[in-house]
Amino acid sequence: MPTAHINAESTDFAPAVLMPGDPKRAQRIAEQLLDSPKKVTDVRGMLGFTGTYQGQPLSVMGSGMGQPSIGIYANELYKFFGVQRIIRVGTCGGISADVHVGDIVLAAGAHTDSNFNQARIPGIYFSAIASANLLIAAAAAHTNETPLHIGTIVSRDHFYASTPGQNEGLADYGVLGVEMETAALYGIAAQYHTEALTVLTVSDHLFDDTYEMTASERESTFQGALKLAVAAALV
Ligand SMILES: O=P(O)(O)O[C@H]1O[C@H](CO)[C@@H](O)[C@H]1O
Ligand SMILES: O=c1cc[nH]c(=O)[nH]1
Repeated sequence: MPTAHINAESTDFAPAVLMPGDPKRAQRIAEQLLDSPKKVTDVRGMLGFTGTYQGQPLSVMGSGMGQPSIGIYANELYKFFGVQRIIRVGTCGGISADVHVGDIVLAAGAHTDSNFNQARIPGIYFSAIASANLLIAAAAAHTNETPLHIGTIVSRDHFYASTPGQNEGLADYGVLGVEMETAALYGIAAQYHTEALTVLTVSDHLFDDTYEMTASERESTFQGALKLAVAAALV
C-alpha cells in the first residue's frame, strides 16, 4: 500500500535498495545496472526503480539530501515495503590527510552534530554503525586500483559548516570524510533490526582544494564504489 512519500505497492521493492542522494542518479544507476527496470515510485520526484541484477531482484531509489530526508525514505522502506538492506552510494568531502579525491570510503560508523538519534535509548549516546555483514562484503569486493578506506565519517546537518576548529578536531580523530545522511540511516536500520551501509566516493577535500576530478574520473571512480555497493546489496 502506498505511504505518504512512496507511491508503490508493498511488494514493489526488492529486499535490497541502492540509495544515492540524487533521484536522477538513481535513474541512471537503474538504467545501467538493472534488467527490466520498472519505476515504482515518484512522489516529489524522488524516483525509485526495481529490476534484476544478474537474476537477483534489486531496487534503486534516491534519498534526497540530509538526515530528515533519508530518514523518511529509510523508515518507510524498512517498515512498509519489506526492505532488509539499504546501501547508500554517495559522495563525501575528505577530512583525513590520508584520504584523497577519488578514493572510496566505507563508513564503518558515523559521528554527527545532529540530534536525529539522540532520543533512541534513554540516557545513552547512540553509536551509528554499519552492518558488519555488508561492510565485510563490500570490502571483499574491492579489487581495483582505487584506494579504499574503512573507518568513521561525520554526517553533518550543515553543508556550509563553520564551527571554528571542528574540521581540525575531526581530522585529529582520523575521521575520513563528511556527508549528510549516514548517521540517520544507521540509526533507523538499528531501529528496525535491518541492515545498512554507506559507500562513498571522495569528491573534494576540506583541507586541499587543489585537485578536482574530471567528469570521466568522477564517473570511473563512482563505478568502483558502485561495484562495492552492489556486492553488499546482494551478499
Ligand atoms: O552524494 P550525495 O548522496 O548527493 O550526498 C552528498 O552530497 C550532498 C551535498 O551536496 C549531501 O547530501 C551529501 O551527503
Ligand atoms: O556533504 C558533503 C558532500 C561532499 N562534499 C562535502 O564537502 N560535503
